[in-house]
Amino acid sequence: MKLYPGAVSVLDVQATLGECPVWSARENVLYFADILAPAIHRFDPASGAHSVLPMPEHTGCFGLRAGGGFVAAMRSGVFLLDAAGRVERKVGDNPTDPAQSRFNDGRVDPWGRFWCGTIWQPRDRPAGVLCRLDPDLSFRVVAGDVLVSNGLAFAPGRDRMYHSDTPNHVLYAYPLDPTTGEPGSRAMLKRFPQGQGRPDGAAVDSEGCYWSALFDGGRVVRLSPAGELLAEIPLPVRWPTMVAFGGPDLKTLFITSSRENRSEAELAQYPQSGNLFAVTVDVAGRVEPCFAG
Ligand SMILES: O=C(O)[C@H](O)[C@@H](O)[C@H](O)[C@H](O)CS(=O)(=O)O
Repeated sequence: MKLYPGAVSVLDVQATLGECPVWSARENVLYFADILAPAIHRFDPASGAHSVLPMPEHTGCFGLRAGGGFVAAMRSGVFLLDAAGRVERKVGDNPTDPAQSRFNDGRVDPWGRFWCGTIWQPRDRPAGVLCRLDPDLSFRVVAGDVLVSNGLAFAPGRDRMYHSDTPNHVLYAYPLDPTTGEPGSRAMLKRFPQGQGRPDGAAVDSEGCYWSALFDGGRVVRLSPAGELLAEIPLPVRWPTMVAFGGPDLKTLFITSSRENRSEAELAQYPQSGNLFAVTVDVAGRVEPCFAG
């Protein structure tokens, strides 16, 4: 098992719930959300420039649009935003009760479609769902039966979709039709042991391996397509939330983190909670697709 050097803080942003890092190859900058601020941040690692786009609702995840701007999954639904983060229009409603759920993790797939999943906040039943917005702006529920929809990522061969349910400590894999991108039935790929962190946001690298932020585990792990542990990246915080490959060679792994619901004692022990971290790795990621709608 390979141990990478520890990731270091590159932006002392202290986000409440940093999430959804997305590298813009077009602009050579990283966008990421602070779900609860709510806001989308823009960070240029080359210059250190940092700006914030306020959002109208809790913003779980977003994708970049091919023509510029964002598609963003918030609490009440999914919205198209312009490049300044201003709402252009709503294109889908949260299919579960927005008073008890919000959108959480998501991303654009190789077919240019935007997937976004919900977190069922009462946590009394697996009422979280996974939805998909197609370029024609049709919006549907594709899967469900999770508490916290997380860890969405797609294999380079366009033949597999990964999806995790964080509080249940499980990572699923769905077979995909490589032509249409339609998913088959999910199968359990990995159950993470209790007390060692649970699978939050993720990304798949150019070799097809799955990098998972282990929430409450203080590290990121690299898994083979079969779910075997290949490498680890230690972190100076316990609550990483998601990873993204970026930089000119896509070998910088950016990692967002959370300080949500942490006690004063926990924040004193992990004062960099909520910051953006980065580490150089020896395998390239892949360019994040843009939403085609
Ligand atoms: O960061 C996220 O994806 C969620 O919004 C977080 O709240 C986190 O994943 C979640 O809190 C993990 S768990 O439900 O506590 O297991």
